[in-house]
Amino acid sequence: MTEPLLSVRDLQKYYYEQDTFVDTLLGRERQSVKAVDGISFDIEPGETLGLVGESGCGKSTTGETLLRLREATGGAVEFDGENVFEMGSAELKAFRKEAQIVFQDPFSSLDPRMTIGDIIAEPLRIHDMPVDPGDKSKREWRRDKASELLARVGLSATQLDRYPHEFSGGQRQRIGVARALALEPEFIVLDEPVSALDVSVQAQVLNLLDDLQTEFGLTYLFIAHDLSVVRHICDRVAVMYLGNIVELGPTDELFESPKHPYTEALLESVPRPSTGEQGRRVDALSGDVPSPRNPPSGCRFRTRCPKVIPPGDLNIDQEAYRAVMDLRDALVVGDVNPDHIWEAADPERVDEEAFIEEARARHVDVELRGAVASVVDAALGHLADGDVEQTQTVLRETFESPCEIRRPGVGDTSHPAACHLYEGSDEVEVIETTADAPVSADD
Ligand SMILES: Nc1ncnc2c1ncn2[C@@H]1O[C@H](COP(=O)(O)OP(=O)(O)OP(=O)(O)O)[C@@H](O)[C@H]1O
Repeated sequence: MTEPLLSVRDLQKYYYEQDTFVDTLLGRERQSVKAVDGISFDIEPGETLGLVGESGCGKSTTGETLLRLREATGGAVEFDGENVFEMGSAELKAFRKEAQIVFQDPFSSLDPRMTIGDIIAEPLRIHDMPVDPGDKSKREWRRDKASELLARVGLSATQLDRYPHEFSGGQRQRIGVARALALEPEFIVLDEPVSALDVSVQAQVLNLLDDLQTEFGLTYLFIAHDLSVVRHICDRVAVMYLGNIVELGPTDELFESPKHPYTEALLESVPRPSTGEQGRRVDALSGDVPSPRNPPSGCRFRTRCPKVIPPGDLNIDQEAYRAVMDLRDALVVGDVNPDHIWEAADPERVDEEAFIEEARARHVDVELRGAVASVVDAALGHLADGDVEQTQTVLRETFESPCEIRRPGVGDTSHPAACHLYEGSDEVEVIETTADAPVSADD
């Protein structure tokens, strides 16, 4: 097996909020945003690894942190066998030549006051390249290189003295790619390079990236929120959810036999042109992504997972279990207000049965039966007394899921999935955590 070009181990990036001197004076507690929380992957030379997930799951932070454009909170990144986070300034400068980034927004990533020629040549100027310009001046050499690159990305060398606003989105993205190629890098982070472009233009830019990869032997980390975009360009795909990688596998395998319920839901969300659903996002994923400020304990996807695992001794169907779990989550985040329920059920606050009925109508949207209904009603009885904590305790005693107690991590097989459904296989490494506590001790 070849050595990976890039090796990421347990990478963490937390942003800190309420962290200023004034916050300290006002006694505000520093809050961490766990944007990337312990992810690992390798990228082989010449490979394209896709990194996909919904907005805010930490994709850009991953790309920028591994390039050391942001300081990591923890973990390690090796590039060509060198530890990126321990590089001194000379090594870092050399690394910055080898590893480039193309940003999503071709409208804001190019300086509007610079000509295209200067934009493409800028990295060469910063690195004082070339060492030997031959019989040209360095400036002439760089200008020639810029026109060569412009032609290579499909634009005309005669456009060198124009400004970014004179180009379309697709053309600007080509200019961004030419700029990234100027230093002849080995590795490029492509951060949603086609998301801002029309579908027809997307295909052209993707083809260009594919051709350039073959021609220059490039290695890519391709970031996208849309699975359909990565299918044709990536060799392998890593799926990210709330700062964690939940599944990683060869592209075809991941598309044809997804393992993680989140990957399955993402795939169901991809619009299908053949069924006339083009342009429409099918909402297979219910609920919002929880905040990375206080991510759920255990598996981070459990608050939205359609396959969340009930305790072994509980006989309950998934729909009812999801409804009870949603009620429990709503209690945790303070979305259940007993006063409002009393006002609607019985302002005199006497009829507990009416309270329970109203609470169920508001917060449990399926019909519960038998023992399950009895436990939920008993818990809601405590809510009627205003005792939210006891309500939560009663529900937890019966309904606590293995998914909320322990966090599954990805193993290191060729197609691992971080899900308790695969527990017992070597695809899952279980990380012990405490229920109801933040997933990891960060601060
Ligand atoms: N400078 C910052 N300070 C605080 N929180 C931040 C900062 N930058 C990003 N975040 C938060 O970190 C999380 C991850 O953001 P990131 O931009 O990496 O996600 P993403 O998957 O790339 O999303 P998108 O596709 O929308 O760019 C989000 O919750 C975001 O709000």
